[in-house]
Amino acid sequence: MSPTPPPDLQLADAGLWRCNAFLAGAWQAGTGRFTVHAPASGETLAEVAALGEAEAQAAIAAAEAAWPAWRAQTAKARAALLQRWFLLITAATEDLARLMSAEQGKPLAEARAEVGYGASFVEWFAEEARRVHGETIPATDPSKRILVLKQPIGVCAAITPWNFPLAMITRKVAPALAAGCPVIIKPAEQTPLTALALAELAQRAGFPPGVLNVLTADGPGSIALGRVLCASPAVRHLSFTGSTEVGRILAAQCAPTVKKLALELGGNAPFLVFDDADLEAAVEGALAAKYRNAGQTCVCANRFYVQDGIYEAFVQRLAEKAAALRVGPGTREGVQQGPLIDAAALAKVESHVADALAGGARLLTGGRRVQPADHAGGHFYAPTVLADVTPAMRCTREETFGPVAPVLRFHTEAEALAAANASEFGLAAYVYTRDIGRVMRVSEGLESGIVGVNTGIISTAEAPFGGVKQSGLGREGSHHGLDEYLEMKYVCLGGLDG
Ligand SMILES: NC(=O)c1ccc[n+]([C@@H]2O[C@H](COP(=O)([O-])OP(=O)(O)OC[C@H]3O[C@@H](n4cnc5c(N)ncnc54)[C@H](O)[C@@H]3O)[C@@H](O)[C@H]2O)c1
Ligand SMILES: O=C[C@H](O)CS(=O)(=O)O
Repeated sequence: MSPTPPPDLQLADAGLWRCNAFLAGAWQAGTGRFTVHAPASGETLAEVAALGEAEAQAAIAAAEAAWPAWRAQTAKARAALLQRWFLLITAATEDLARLMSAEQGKPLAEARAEVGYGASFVEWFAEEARRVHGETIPATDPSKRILVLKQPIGVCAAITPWNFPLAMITRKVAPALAAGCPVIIKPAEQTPLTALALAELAQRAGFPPGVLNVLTADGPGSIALGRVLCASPAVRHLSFTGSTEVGRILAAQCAPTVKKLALELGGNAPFLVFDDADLEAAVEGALAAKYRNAGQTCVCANRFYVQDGIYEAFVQRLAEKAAALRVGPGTREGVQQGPLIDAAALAKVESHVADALAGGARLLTGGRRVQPADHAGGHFYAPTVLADVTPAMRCTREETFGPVAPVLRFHTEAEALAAANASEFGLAAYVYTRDIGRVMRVSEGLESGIVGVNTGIISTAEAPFGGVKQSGLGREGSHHGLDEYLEMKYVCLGGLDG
């Protein structure tokens, strides 16, 4: 048990240090504990409650019991609670950022930005809560009227990843609560502390018991909890963010109860740079799209395609900028790239670089582990740029999920588009060109759910976020994100002809 936060975490509000799970409005110790490690050192950060199937069933029962009163709340009342939660999250930015940086590794500046990004979904859906409108449709029978109602779908489960420990939770929970649904969250075993701090703030905001629940467990325990959530007919919606491999497993587990699914899965984003692009802007966009969170984001540029005329200038400039990024523990001020999440992630990155070099790629910078000065332990890897990369290399076919920029060369627009689309994934894509005709042709031709044009930063609560092909189903954010948690009911009013 970890009753008090580590002093070096410097939490201003020790009440945000929670290591028990949260269900039915109470903090529960569970049947055992699991260890959370700090990626920056590999050392133990906390011992957190490990819950089992019985607690998962209890959380489902609590959510079911809470649903009637929660759905009966007015939209304005739900919106007010979400707004209060938004304000509490925002006020706790520094503490939440410190928790996140400690358990996930990202630099404090990125962690603070994620708190703002994650809170923006709570703010956005506090506003959207009051705009769930039905329809009336002109009937062809004068004795009838057609009404369309939108109603909350019911108990929702959310299974979330470690790379954005706060935003991937609020991006699901805020619309579900806004729609009138109770939620059961199962955060990643690597990053439960941020999720539990969010639950503490939700309790302070005044959400009724059972409306928001957080189940924690280690890896094997997560699989068991997932099975219970997928198998329960009381759970009507499953929202999952994580790898495509696990998304397939969960979708199969949900099939027997025909759950509505929202799947935000893996990516392999292409980043296209044409000869007419603004070179400096393209390099800045590449840095943002590649090295944010040490390359551990689903929308990270995973492979770069640069046209002949600008190729060498681009790779040299990108390598110069990447080499200048400051690598170190996330809590050290000024650090721009933190560690990878664990040793397995580090090994995967190393294997992709080794495979590329063995295939003839040219290393321009990085390509090795690094140990920050005056710092022991951790899973640090240098920001890396590889030139002369070919489609045969693993780093172009698989999601590296690390700070490695493989750069391929292309001759024509058609060739670039074909290469970009040659993937089973289709989440994000990026294109740099100043030719408006090419912007439209390429944006329309790319097989992805999101296209960044002359920008490397695309994610915002107002826009629909999601992928095509094997990058997922559904959209999060925007008004569309609310529809995921609503059922449409057609009411046929007859006998109205007097
Ligand atoms: N599309 C998006 O918005 C998005 C966002 C973040 C991460 N991702 C993807 O997630 C992957 C990396 O994140 P990750 O390593 O946490 O993913 P992961 O799929 O290993 O785990 C995600 C979550 O699923 C749980 N989980 C794993 N196996 C499970 C099972 N069999 N049953 C029930 N739950 C299970 C984990 O405990 C965790 O909470 C990458 O592929 C990345 O692209 C996608
Ligand atoms: O990793 C996946 C996240 O969705 C990335 S973002 O913060 O939404 O861009």
